[in-house]
Amino acid sequence: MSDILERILAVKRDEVADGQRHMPIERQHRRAEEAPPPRPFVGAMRAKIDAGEAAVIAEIKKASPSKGVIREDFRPGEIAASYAAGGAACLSVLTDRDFFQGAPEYLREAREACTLPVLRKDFIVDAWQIFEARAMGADAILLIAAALDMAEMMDFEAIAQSLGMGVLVEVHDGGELDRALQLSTPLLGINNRNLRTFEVSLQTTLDLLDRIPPDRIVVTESGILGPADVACMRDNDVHAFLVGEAFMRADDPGAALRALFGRGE
Ligand SMILES: O=P(O)(O)OC[C@@H](O)[C@@H](O)c1c[nH]c2ccccc12
Repeated sequence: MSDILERILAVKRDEVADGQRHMPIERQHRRAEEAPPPRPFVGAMRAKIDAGEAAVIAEIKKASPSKGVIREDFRPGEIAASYAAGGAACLSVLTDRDFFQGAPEYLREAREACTLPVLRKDFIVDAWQIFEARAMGADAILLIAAALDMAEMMDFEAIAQSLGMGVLVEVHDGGELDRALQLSTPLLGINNRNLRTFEVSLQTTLDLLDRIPPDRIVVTESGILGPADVACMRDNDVHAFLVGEAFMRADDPGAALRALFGRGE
């Protein structure tokens, strides 16, 4: 039968069709242009790396299909403020309702509670969602290569950039990487979790590293749980991270971030 990603994408296509009936794309586009100006997502990542620090995209995620509910006490504004105090470069907020118990409201709350740039973490399958993302305040979007063909990737990147948003393109294997490298965005995510099976291996990042030109910022995503994982990535010259679960399980997510990446006080 179909894998998890395919199931998510099928539901997502229905959701978008439904959304478009309530909000035609022209209107969504107008709302996007009236939103508060985007915060520089790529710039925030570069600034950390240039300062010799880890660039951490700290994720706000209540639940996931593989783990169920990860955090009961879920207050996105407080978590965002905690992450900002803990030294995050940027935030990522899950907005998918059906599989991750996320919501657009969570992104708005998180963004209002701090000054960090915010990525809308969702499954983009249609241009309409990119306008929707900007309209809800998102400063960057995720493009999942496993969910898109080359023409869609190019089209969606161009739309995001025309709205002033950053793009994190996510890959899991060599074929996806070949396509991702045709985009202009410097942010290249390697997801250690296979979205079709939800198996996690940090080896995924290590295996693809050699093929990535030095002008890209490699963001290792998923399964970063402890100091040994961070040290392994740093030894391999990976300095950008997307981390959710390890922080979401901590009482104080920002303190957990500082403990994992900080170098003392
Ligand atoms: O909670 P983790 O293992 O630290 O992973 C965070 C993030 O990488 C993960 O949530 C993620 C990466 N790519 C995605 C695409 C869709 C949904 C979720 C994701």
